[in-house]
Amino acid sequence: MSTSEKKPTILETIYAQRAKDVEVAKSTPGTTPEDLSTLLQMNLAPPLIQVVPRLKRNPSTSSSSSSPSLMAEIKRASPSKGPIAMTTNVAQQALTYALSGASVISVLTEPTWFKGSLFDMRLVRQAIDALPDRPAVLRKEFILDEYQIMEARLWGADTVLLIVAMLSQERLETLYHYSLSLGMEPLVEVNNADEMRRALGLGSKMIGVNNRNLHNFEVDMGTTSRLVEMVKERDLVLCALSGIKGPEDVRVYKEEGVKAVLVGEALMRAEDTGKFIRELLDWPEIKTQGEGEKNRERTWVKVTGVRSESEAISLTETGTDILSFVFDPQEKTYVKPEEAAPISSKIRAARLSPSASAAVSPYLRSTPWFTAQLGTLTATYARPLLVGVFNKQPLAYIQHTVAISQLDLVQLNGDEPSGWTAHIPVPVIRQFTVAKNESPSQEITRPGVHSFCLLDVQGGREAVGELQRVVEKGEVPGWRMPVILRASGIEEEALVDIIRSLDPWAVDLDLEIGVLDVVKRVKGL
Ligand SMILES: O=P(O)(O)OC[C@@H](O)[C@@H](O)c1c[nH]c2ccccc12
Repeated sequence: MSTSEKKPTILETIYAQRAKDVEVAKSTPGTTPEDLSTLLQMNLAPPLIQVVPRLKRNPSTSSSSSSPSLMAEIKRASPSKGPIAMTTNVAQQALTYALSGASVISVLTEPTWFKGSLFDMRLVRQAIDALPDRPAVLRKEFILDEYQIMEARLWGADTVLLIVAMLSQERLETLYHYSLSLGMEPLVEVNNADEMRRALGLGSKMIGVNNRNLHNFEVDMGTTSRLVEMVKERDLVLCALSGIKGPEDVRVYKEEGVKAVLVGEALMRAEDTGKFIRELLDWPEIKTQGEGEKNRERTWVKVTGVRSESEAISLTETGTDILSFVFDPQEKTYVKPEEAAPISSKIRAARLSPSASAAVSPYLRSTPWFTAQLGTLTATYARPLLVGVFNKQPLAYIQHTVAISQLDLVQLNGDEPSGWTAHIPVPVIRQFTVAKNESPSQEITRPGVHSFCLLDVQGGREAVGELQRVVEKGEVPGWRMPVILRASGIEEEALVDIIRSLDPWAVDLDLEIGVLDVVKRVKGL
């Protein structure tokens, strides 16, 4: 930094404060540089995604006139504007950005002027972690020391910002390469042609032109436009940063070939964030499954307790979508893996076309966890799915059975540890039992662990209502969570009633006399 006699610029002031902050953190027991490097060596940092490929995908990239990608920023306050959105919940805001199609979520972690923190960034990461094709997380910070890059990686960033204007070329190069060594391609920020040359000299793959001069905070939207020529024909993503307020701004950049825009304040102030983003970038509407309500596919039927080939075939012909084998010796419909195997291969080979083919979301990439699990699963099959039901059997037995009986899914009915799902090679359905006057577990809606939930309602209609509330609470607005409702013991008319009011993805019936009629009735609804 320059040490002129003049009054320091805003950037110089922030730099000086951040340098002090870093020294404090470094000398705090538990967060010394040695501690952080030990944590990294232990591989305790969460998994990374590569920001550049992610930045090349957005909801319009499959169309012929693709629009820029979005780096959406979490920004509570700023030195030039003061408070911007002090009460916004950053996790919710991040999820909204992600579901609206953002490729990167930028989080300001500077506490004094921007009112941000590493905790904010961690929450952002947690909020979007289980999304298929989640956005990358950018630590928006005044980075002057490798220490801050270690912090970024440990707290869940996929990339960091490097501001050319506040770094000597030597420091810039060191920090750039250090970030690469941790697997993160940094966003290198420039504000004029000279800084652009320095960024290009690094071999940067992602350069942001800041329209705001960080020394005096003046915004000139032409800054990006003037530098576009310098990167033509180069294999890098050019992003326009700051001052972007509306579609007109983006349209100009799009025509000039700018591939991404970073927007903070305008997004934090938007009333309907999703709509604002769509209009800003001229993106197509992202369809949600809930919206297709009127012409939704029929309720799926799962039948549990299959023991013979003939049962399996007649169920399939009647339109059953999921066949379950029970591998719990305590149950009267228990089958051995060797007995299930030939039934399974018959069903697989027959490729009988089931009557239901699922509603597959056209926007799997942007959907939350459970909806996406459903889309992935139902896109794959043209025959009933084969499920193995377990209740407290050992993990090794489950794994063995999946292989022997060629299962598509595993259902866990006992209190097996949720960590087992990572060791079971097929998607897991987790059964939750809900009794009368009991509040259902919040775990039902936890994304990233089980792929589907089966709700066993033993408390009759009242418990169904209770359940409905929990599921709805866990749902992201606009998205429906696919639920399998265990409806055994519920008489047919009540079942039809429940299907109409709750509209579950599937119902689970026991294989007993008359089941074929119930299957027909449900499929005909
Ligand atoms: O809120 P705006 O005008 O959309 O700007 C966002 C972003 O560009 C800005 O936050 C920013 C760009 N470079 C920075 C460096 C440090 C802190 C903040 C920034």
